[in-house]
Amino acid sequence: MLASLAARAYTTVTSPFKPSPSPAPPPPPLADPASPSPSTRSPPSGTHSAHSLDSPTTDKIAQDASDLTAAVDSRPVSPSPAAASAPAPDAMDLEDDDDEPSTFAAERTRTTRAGRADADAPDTDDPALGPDGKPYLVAGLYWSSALPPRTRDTPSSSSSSSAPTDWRKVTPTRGTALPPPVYHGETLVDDERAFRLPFDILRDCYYAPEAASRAGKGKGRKGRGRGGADEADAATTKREGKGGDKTTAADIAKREMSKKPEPYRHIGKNVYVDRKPDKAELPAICMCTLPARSTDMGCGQGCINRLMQYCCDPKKCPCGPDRCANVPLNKREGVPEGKDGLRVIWTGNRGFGLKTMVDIKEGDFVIEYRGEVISRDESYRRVLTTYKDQGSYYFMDYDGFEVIDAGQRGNSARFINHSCGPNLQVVRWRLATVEEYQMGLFALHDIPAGTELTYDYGWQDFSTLAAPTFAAAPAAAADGTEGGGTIALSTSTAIDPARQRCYCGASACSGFLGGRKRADAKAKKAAAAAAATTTSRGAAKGRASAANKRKRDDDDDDDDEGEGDDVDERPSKRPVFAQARVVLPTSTVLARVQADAAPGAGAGAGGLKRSGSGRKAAREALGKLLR
Ligand SMILES: C[S@@+](CC[C@H](N)C(=O)[O-])C[C@H]1O[C@@H](n2cnc3c(N)ncnc32)[C@H](O)[C@@H]1O
Repeated sequence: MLASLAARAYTTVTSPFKPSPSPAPPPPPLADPASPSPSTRSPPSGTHSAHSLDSPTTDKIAQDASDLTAAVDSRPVSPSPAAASAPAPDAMDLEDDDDEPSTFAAERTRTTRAGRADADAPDTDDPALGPDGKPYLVAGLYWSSALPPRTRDTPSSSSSSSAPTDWRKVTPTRGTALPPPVYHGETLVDDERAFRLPFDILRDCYYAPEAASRAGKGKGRKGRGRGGADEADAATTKREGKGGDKTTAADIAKREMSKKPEPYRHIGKNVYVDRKPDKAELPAICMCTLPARSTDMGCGQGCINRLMQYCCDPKKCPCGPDRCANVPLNKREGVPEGKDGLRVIWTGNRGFGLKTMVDIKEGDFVIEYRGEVISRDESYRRVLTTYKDQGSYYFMDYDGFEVIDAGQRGNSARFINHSCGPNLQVVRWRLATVEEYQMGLFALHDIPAGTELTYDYGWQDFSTLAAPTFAAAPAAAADGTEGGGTIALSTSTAIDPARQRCYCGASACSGFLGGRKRADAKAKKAAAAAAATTTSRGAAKGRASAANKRKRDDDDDDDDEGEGDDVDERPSKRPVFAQARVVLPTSTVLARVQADAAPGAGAGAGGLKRSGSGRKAAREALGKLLR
């Protein structure tokens, strides 16, 4: 039975090692990936394969290994005289393996023969069997790395709805037998097949050393970003240390100031790369009235759309296109880009940054973060290809499913660096005519001219981004008042797993990009306690807060290890992705919106209905959550 099962497992696999037709010489010995290495090998037991076959596991590799073991253990005795006179295949394998003790080889041969006694007679019609009736291994443990790349239509193994692929029924495009695991790793990084590793798991192995060596030669973009800055600093120090260099500090400062960022294309609004913007079914029409004075703008602080962070549709707004102040962010007056407004500067260890040359008031809109709206998969692809040698990335989360990439197209907002004590925050606005968003950077407090602008990237575990994080309800404020008003959305910038130092200089700096601040952990605990006592929320909120609590508990477990530290500088257990806090309307605002929206009026942000499907459905979940 084992033999036929093993044979069936390889019926559709083409073999680069097909035994030649009769007379059948003993086949070339094949590497047995399921067997331990010579140094660690222990006498095989016949129970392993039987157990594996009886207890199917979801782990594909383990399944492959057990199938291969089954195939090896169930090889029948060669009936041909030629084969009989030759050493048994297992014995040959073992003798080839340099220092294998001969007694062990004999023991293994005996065990194999014993296992064979239970096996069914070989099915000679089976194409996986050689002409001598023996089943042969056609590939090694990693044979699935030779599978054709997954297409859009191929169900992803990560999708819970799709049935798991039966890898044994898939024909490899190129023959392979046990490619060394290191290459297999590369395959996993480069291609989407059975499963996908987070992009940076093996990035160091394949890309970082290469990039670092090129950076050392001072080519390309390597003069910028983290690595580039450090390299530049180190080079400067060396020259100064030698004493023979006439370079003065002023020269260095001048050179630093004259650094120019790599060119990028400036855009006036987000660009949707692989899809069209989703049309909104109903426009969000506010109930504002035109101010009496013709010089005053309408849709100010009291505008219901503004409160909901919906932009008005200028064409339909009661205040009209010229006097509505709640227009889309790309039409809104922020701080102008350029040397008299928002100026790009070289910061040294943080690469380029953005400085304001004018005073900014608390709450002011400063600039929109613009770029290409791309899928998360496309962002991974870009990290591994287009941006693989870069020290800086320019991603900001869009809606939990897509990201804004300002790497090639964007505006000056792309130069804003992270700070653990920021002066800006990201606020997400929803557009009126299309069901899309715009990310605005608003002043957290008054910012004097000459200050570098920063926001908290809010680094977060990459692995948690599989699901839309806005399913999480806004946590209640630490003081127990309803609705903290902020919701954490996964945002921005993929990070080198080698852990980038944070050079923000803030007193609360976590030390590393992605390091957690002790103060934050305490605030989270307080928020968790407050959330647990809040019973007035709906079921959706309850579920979300339970999910939050689980996450907080996880965090707390981690935190306990470093109790007493001001800063948690331990490397993340998992790769990190950046996240910014996106402010959403508070529940007070929501209550007001609900009260204001006349039944059936269909006007006002609270009366909006959005169609559901895919991405939209998830957004609707957010809508429900906020209702
Ligand atoms: C959106 S870009 C900001 C602009 C970037 N500094 C540049 O030169 O183009 C994000 C990148 O800037 C760098 N960066 C931003 N904030 C930093 C900080 N506080 N410490 C160190 N590097 C930082 C990191 O390399 C990060 O990937």
